[in-house]
Amino acid sequence: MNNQPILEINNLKVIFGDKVILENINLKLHKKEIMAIVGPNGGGKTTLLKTILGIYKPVAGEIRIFGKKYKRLPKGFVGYLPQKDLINYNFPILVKDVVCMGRKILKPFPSILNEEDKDSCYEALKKVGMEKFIKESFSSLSGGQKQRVLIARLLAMQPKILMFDEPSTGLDVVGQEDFYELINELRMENDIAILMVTHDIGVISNYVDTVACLNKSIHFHGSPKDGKLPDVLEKVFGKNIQLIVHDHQCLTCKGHIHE
Ligand SMILES: Nc1ncnc2c1ncn2[C@@H]1O[C@H](COP(=O)(O)OP(=O)(O)OP(=O)(O)O)[C@@H](O)[C@H]1O
Repeated sequence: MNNQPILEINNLKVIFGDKVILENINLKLHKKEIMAIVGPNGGGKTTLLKTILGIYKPVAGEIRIFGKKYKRLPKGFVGYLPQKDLINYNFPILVKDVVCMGRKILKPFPSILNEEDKDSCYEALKKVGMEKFIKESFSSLSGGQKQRVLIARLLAMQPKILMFDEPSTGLDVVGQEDFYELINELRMENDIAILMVTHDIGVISNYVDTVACLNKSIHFHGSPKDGKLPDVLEKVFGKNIQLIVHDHQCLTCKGHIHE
């Protein structure tokens, strides 16, 4: 991994009213890294993503990109897919127009796309294996296909970081596996880093490089294979969370975190 982090969070603190939501947050995200943020409901995961995006202002600490402080994220720097049940996305719009929406973010008003932009949109669709559906209606697609198109929309912005909030909501087990395989290919081929909030705690060790366990502060940050992680998860969630190892064999599996 390259030493210079794409994203660096130092001593971040966020409060809502008089309630401390995040404190002492220190994290580094590097090129090609896939980091999962896990933690109990209300632990501040979405707040952290939205603070990185500049939607919430921290009361202390700083966030740097490529070592530099920023007031506003550069256009397209982060491609963010918010927490939503993807099956419920039913825009009366063609797949190609969904992807073009991402590209338009990069263009000055009135956001007219030239041939090069259109080629980039096609390339983005190709990267997620959805180019055959370019003229289809978005609402006619399955949940997993819609997710791929929405990811293509982000790729059309040529982001350095892709951020997902609970990306496997609404996907079946195969769809979930496809999603993780896709993000693995994307980070390898596009030099991007991936930061995602997930409840797929049981399976993430197969797919992510690092895990940050967040419940107001960071309780663990390291490899999902680190022997300390199960104990940290048990402490933070108050129950035994089982991690599935690489061959998809579940060690004394007791089920999913959403139970
Ligand atoms: N805009 C807001 N104004 C006030 N409080 C907020 C706001 N957004 C979130 N909170 C509070 O901050 C805390 C953390 O919420 P957040 O959504 O970040 O948690 P989370 O870890 O993403 O939870 P979940 O896993 O349930 O999605 C919660 O107590 C929530 O009620």
